[in-house]
Amino acid sequence: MAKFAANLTTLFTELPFMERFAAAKAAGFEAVEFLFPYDYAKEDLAAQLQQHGLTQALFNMFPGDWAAGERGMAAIPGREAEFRNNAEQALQYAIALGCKKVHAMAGIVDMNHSIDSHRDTFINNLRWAADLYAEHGIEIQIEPLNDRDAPGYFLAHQRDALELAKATDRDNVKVQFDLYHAQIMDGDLSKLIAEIGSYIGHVQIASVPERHEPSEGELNYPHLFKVLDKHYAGYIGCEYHPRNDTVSGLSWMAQA
Ligand SMILES: O=C(O)C(=O)[C@@H](O)CO
Ligand SMILES: [Mg+2]
Repeated sequence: MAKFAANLTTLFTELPFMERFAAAKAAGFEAVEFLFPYDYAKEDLAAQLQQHGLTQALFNMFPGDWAAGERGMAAIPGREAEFRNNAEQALQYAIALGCKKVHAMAGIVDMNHSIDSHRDTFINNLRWAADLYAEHGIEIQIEPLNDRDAPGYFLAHQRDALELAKATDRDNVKVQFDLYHAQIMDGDLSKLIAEIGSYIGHVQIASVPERHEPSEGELNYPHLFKVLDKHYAGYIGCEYHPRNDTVSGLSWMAQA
């Protein structure tokens, strides 16, 4: 049975960020996720979760200068110290929020370094962070992003993420399987979900190609939820941009 988390970065944007927790609860969500919490004190975020009885399903490590196009640095050679600082900062937030999944963004390929050295950097950084996070029972997620939305991103394909997660040799490094990106880059989603199987650590959804509610576009979500049910029991993050207002767009959930 699918259970959904509201992505507070993309849903309820009609409201100021701190008011989105209450709105998510009122709309029937038991869990939330968001991209980056670092503009807010972790104590204030924890208070929102507690006040509204919500679970924090996931958030991301600090990605570097987002406005300048940065998308993390976990795979970028030469930025290991920065990665470690960001991993330690995210861990403090995860502990405060009781959150068991943190996404480590790989980054945009640096053309001054080989692909092999990016791969080695990614694996070494993930091993270091996974060992630190394991003491707290927290998983690290790696997420392939499609190359239309994130040109040059180091990780674009689900099978590459699976291979990298296995190469870390750490049980708490998992694949964040976002069906929107996976459909654009890989397709054949029913078979792909079965292939990634127990390495799926988190799931996100949206329509393709518009990234709106999962009730339109080229994916058959009622079927995909049944497939996911066989391989994944965690929250499914609703990481889409509502076509109109968030609440009226949630009618798809009744059929999920
Ligand atoms: O863009 C997405 O998809 C995400 O899940 C963000 O966390 C950025 O990686
Ligand atoms: Mg995603």
